Amino acid sequence: MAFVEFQDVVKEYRMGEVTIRAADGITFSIEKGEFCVIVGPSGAGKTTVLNILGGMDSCDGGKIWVDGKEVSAYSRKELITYRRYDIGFVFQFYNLVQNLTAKENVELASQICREPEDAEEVLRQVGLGERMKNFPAQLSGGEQQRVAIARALAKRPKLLLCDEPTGALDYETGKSILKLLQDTCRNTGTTVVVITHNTALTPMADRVIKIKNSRVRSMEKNDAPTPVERIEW
Ligand SMILES: Nc1ncnc2c1ncn2[C@@H]1O[C@H](COP(=O)(O)OP(=O)(O)OP(=O)(O)O)[C@@H](O)[C@H]1O
Repeated sequence: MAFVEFQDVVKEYRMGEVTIRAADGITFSIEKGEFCVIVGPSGAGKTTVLNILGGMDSCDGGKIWVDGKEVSAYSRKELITYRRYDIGFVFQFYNLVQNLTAKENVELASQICREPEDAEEVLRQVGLGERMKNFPAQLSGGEQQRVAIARALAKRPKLLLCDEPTGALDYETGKSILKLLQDTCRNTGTTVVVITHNTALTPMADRVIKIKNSRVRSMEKNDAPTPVERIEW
């Protein structure tokens, strides 16, 4: 069994009379330490898949396995523990606490987990050694995203899940964030999943899962991924 397994996962959203099938039998696997890109057009079901994988939402059918454990069988309480210890999230709009400094934002995550990385050390790793005392409003978008990545990494997560992490950033800044994620994957062995609508990013991934109309269109392994600095779009 792979590190991450989705087996025929179904998710439906009911709104009055209408039911939307946001995941219509999704099956894929991801190996430990891979950099995986999930790509697809808007509304394809990417966020739905990421939210289910991260234990933020439950599924209506199928099974999910992460590191040998069946996440789809977890109780509500077990899901909280799973999110707290096993998952790091990076969002499009950073989701930092505005009245805390960069360092305090990272420490906030460290406080809720078992063997956190040192906040200052992880901020240095993401290139923010000189900005630890700054508040989010004093940082650029790219720097705020680096704080968010540091906050996620401080937990030493089994899975780092990133939902359109460059969606709010300009081209060069977006590239530097993707490079940071790719380097983190290589240097720490963290399994990283990035969702994006940008198909140009697929050469940088070890594994590409294409989603369309709530289903997996293809899954490909890439034995020679391209460093993101060599990709243009
Ligand atoms: N909480 C919800 N309630 C109702 N419908 C939802 C909900 N979340 C998602 N959907 C619907 O499920 C489908 C898949 O949405 P999802 O957000 O997973 O797509 P996506 O691929 O991430 O799109 P985008 O790139 O635009 O974020 C869409 O039709 C969406 O409208």
